[in-house]
Amino acid sequence: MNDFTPPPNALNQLRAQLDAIDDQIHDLLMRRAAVVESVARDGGKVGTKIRPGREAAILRRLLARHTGAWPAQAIIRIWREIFGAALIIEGGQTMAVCDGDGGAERLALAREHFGPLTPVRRHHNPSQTLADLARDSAQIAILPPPSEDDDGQGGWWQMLTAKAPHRLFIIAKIPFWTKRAEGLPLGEAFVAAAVKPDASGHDRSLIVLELSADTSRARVTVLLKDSGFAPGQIWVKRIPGDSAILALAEVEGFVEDTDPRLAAIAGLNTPPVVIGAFAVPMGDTP
Ligand SMILES: O=C(O)C(=O)C[C@]1(C(=O)O)C=C[C@@H](O)C=C1
Repeated sequence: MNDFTPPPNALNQLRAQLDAIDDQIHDLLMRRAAVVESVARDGGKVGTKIRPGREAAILRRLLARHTGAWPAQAIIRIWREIFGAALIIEGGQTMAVCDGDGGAERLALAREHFGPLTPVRRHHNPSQTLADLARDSAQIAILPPPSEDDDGQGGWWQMLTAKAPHRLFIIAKIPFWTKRAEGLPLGEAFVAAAVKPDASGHDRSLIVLELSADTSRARVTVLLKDSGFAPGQIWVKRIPGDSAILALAEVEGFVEDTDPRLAAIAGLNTPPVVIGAFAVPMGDTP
């Protein structure tokens, strides 16, 4: 005796439809892979291949046309895997994760975003993590949010103002999908690389300013507004033994080195340095 009951006819027919759709999805993935091979061969990219702005623009475009029962978050999951596979085709990338304070959560965020197929190198502090980019042992570095503490891990932003021997940039902020289902890693992280960020159409930029020591945070905001920027969060650090402060400002939009508003910022000791930009995560306000 066996208790196997053949599935009812309706179920068989529905499964046949799913098999046919799966074949079509698979055919399209294979076609997509062939185009990514052409991007790798003829796309003219050198060095670090990831383009987080382009990824964000693709995800926003797909979610804007999305309808039906398939959860939006699952669209993000599928395309995260698609981008991960594309980057494998383009030569592969390794991520260096700064796993000091809050490191477990940061590693989980990085795995969620870049996928379990991306190899990981772990480091205790931001300078070791960024050193991996300079020697190309990793192509992306996952850093904690910026901070003003001297002993914390969030002071890395000062290291990104160096122009030589390798200019490093912030190119992304994760998670890109900020609505967190229960059990998903919390917190946020910034992604650095030895490649300039690419604009996604809805971005924020990070600018480092050096000002005299008596400049207040409120004054930094005013100086930025007066030169045409829309500033958000601002982090301030005193430079030890110096009569100056460094301020990291988040501003709306994608700011390039040639942006005329940079030259219009009054009261600076040295020219401002744009240390990167990132696609505004989905679910952030507004
Ligand atoms: O457009 C590119 O530059 C690609 O490499 C293609 C692609 C994609 O699969 O769409 C893959 C990786 C990049 O991070 C962005 C986009």
